[in-house]
Amino acid sequence: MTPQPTDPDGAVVLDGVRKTYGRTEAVAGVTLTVARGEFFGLLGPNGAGKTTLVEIMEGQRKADAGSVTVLGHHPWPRDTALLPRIGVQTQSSAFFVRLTAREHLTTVAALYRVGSEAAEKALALVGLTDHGDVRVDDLSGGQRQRLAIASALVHEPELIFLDEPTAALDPQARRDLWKVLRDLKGAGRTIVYTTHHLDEAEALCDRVAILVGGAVRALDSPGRLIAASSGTTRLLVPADRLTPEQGAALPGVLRATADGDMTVLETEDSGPVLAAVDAQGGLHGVQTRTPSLEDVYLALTGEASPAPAPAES
Ligand SMILES: Nc1ncnc2c1ncn2[C@@H]1O[C@H](COP(=O)(O)OP(=O)(O)OP(=O)(O)O)[C@@H](O)[C@H]1O
Repeated sequence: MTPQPTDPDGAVVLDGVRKTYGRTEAVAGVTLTVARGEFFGLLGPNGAGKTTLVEIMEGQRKADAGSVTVLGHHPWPRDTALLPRIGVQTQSSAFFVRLTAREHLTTVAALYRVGSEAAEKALALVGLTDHGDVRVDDLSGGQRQRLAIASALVHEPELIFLDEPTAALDPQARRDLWKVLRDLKGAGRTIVYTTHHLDEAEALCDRVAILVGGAVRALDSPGRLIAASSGTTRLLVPADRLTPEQGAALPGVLRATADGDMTVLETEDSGPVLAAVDAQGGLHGVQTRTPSLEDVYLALTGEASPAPAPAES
């Protein structure tokens, strides 16, 4: 795809960034800009280069080639002026495990030279106030995940890197975190978000970059990516009312298949197909599935999105 023009005022500006490990080209010439205040998603299958790219942005890794600017600074070699302005949550966040959640956050706050009230605020933000006196060791996986996010936010950074922050959360905790993330965006923070949950990227991100083999395969808002895709609408009709053979014969149906006790009709123009289904046996129990970011992702990556980690709270 055509590289996006770089905006020197962006929160993150990458131009021709490359990184190779031995013979593996993990990042193969990435040019993109994350605007200030933007909620930016990084998507892609396992091994696509997301983590490497984020590590380069965070200043944990040196790019082999290209230029990297974060909040107007070059993150490599480590720039101590930049560190208090960014927040990093990773999949394997380090904790002071013998401390309570509150003590842990107060310690992290002190490292950033902010007061304990900041720790209390971060605890509340991720819904852990009631668990503040529980030792980190005794928190559930989901609670530790939230503590990792609080640790990344405690010093109120301008730019926040979140790596699959909802991976171990149950559906309610996940939705609660969406609200926290939307509030952060509302407060003007920039968020770089890596996720395998495509529904989440669709709901939260202003724009997403889909990485495949270390290169940006698509970059736009979820809505525009979906609109530009050749995605078809799927109509699910109870099979006892319409067989795949009958469905395939309806005008406007591109493909008709069986899926359990439903017949799935694919179409680019659902109106006439719905009318025909209605005429055959009514619309009761008929479901419509419009194209989603997941369909765009699957078409671009040619594979199923990895199954999210099992939820625990
Ligand atoms: N430290 C390393 N040494 C050697 N190879 C590495 C290293 N880190 C990553 N790689 C390789 O680089 C490629 C990109 O890996 P990376 O972890 O950046 O991808 P990813 O998109 O984050 O994957 P995942 O979704 O599984 O986290 C992969 O082929 C991976 O095996």
